[in-house]
Amino acid sequence: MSVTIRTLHKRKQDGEKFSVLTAYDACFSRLISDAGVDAILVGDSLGNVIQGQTSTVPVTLEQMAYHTECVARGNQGSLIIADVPFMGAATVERALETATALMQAGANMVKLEGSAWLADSIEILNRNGIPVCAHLGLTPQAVNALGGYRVQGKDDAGASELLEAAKTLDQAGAAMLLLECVPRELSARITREVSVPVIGIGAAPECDAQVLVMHDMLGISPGKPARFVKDFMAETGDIRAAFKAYDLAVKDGSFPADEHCF
Ligand SMILES: Nc1nc(=O)c2c([nH]1)NC[C@@H]1CN(c3ccc(C(=O)N[C@@H](CCC(=O)O)C(=O)O)cc3)CN21
Ligand SMILES: CC(C)C(=O)C(=O)O
Ligand SMILES: [Mg+2]
Repeated sequence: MSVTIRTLHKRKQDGEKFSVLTAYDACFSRLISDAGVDAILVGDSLGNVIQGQTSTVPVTLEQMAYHTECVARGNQGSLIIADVPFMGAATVERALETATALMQAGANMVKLEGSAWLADSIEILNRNGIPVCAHLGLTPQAVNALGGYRVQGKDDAGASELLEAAKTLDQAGAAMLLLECVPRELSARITREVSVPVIGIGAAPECDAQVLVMHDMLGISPGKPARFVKDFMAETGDIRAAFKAYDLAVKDGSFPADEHCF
C-alpha cells in the first residue's frame, strides 16, 4: 500500500506521527521505504552529501530531476517529495516549469523554500495537480542572505511573522509545511494552529513528522553535526536497523529529545 497525501493528512487528524528521511539513489530509497519510513525527501542537501559542496546553492534542476528518477525506481511505496532547487520558484512561471520536471521525474510532491510570498505559486501548482510542501524558518538556499545557518523566529517579531506565514500558506493550499531550526514552543504552536501536517527538523517533537538527512542519522557526514542530528547507526550498528530505529523513535515521540531542539 502506497503512502499518499491523504494518508498523511489522516495521520495528523488521528494524532499519529510519521517519518521522513532523505535519499538520493535507488538503493537507499529501497532500504528506507522497506524500513517503513513514510516519505522520502530528495533533498537539495545532495549538494552537501553527494557533491561535497558547502551549500545547496550550486544544485541544479537537472541534478534534482536525475536523483528524483533514481529514488523513484527504488521506492517501495513511500511518498516522494522533491526539493525545488535554488531560484526554482523565483517567479510563478519558473515554479511551474521546475515542478513539472520534478513531477515527471517521479515526485509526488514538491517542496519550496520561502515564506508567505509562496502563496501565489502554491495556488497555481495546486490548480495543476501538484501538491506543495512549504519550507519555512531556516531556508538553507538563503544562507547568503541569512548570514549563516541560524535558528529563525527567536524574537517576538520574527516569531509572529513565521506564525502568520504558516497560517497564510495553510490557507493558500499548501499540502504540508516544513519547519527548520525554529524554537520548540513556536514550532509546537504552529503545528497546533495549521490544518496540514508539519514536518520538523530542529523544530519540536510536537510536530506531526520529523525529517533528517540520511547521511547525518547514519553518522557519516563530515564535520560537527547540527544540534538536531541524532546518530541512529551508533546504537544499532546496521543501516537497515538504523532506519527502523529512526522510524520507531519518530512514531513513538522519543525523537527529537530536548537536546535536539532549540
Ligand atoms: N548534511 C546535511 N544536513 C542538513 O541537515 C542540511 C544539509 N546537509 N544541507 C542543507 C541544509 C543546511 N542545514 C543546516 C546546516 C547547519 C545548521 C546549523 O549548524 N545550525 C546550528 C544552529 C545555530 C543557532 O543556534 O542559531 C546548530 O547548532 O545546529 C543547521 C541546518 C540543514 N541542511
Ligand atoms: C534538510 C531538509 C529539510 C532539506 O531540505 C534537504 O535535505 O535538502
Ligand atoms: Mg532542501
